[in-house]
Amino acid sequence: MPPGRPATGIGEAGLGQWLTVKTFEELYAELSAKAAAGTPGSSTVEALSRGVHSIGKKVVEEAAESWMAAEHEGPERAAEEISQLLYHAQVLMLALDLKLEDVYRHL
Ligand SMILES: N=c1c2ncn([C@@H]3O[C@H](COP(=O)(O)OP(=O)(O)OP(=O)(O)O)[C@@H](O)[C@H]3O)c2ncn1[C@@H]1O[C@H](COP(=O)(O)O)[C@@H](O)[C@H]1O
Repeated sequence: MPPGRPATGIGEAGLGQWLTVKTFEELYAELSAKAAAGTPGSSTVEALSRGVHSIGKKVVEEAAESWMAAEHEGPERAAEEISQLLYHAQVLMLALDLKLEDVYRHL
């Protein structure tokens, strides 16, 4: 078995293999580091350079795609779209210099 934690949730059995999963906090740490370093080739760095308006449009787009997938394409496709929604939400947070705690305290 390869290293890493086993995946959980939808589709795991169908994949027939172990996957490494990334938590929300781990993704935020990765994106923060790339944003701070201006890592070349990073889609996050590129998205940040386009600004809040552009990032906001991606959030809305992925929210709509999540909704459509949930209604018409099933849970696995919805999970994919929701993961993109979470990613773009984190990019928006970075654009505003919001930390995880700034959001969590409203939950
Ligand atoms: N999870 C994501 C992620 N989700 C979406 N995206 C970006 O968002 C784009 C998808 O938007 P598009 O509209 O082009 O995609 P789409 O054609 O609408 O796809 P669908 O929504 O229709 O499925 C991708 O090309 C990526 O640039 C992501 N980019 C990065 N990540 C994560 O962020 C980490 C850092 O990424 P980099 O900054 O690129 O190194 C990666 O390790 C990943 O874990």
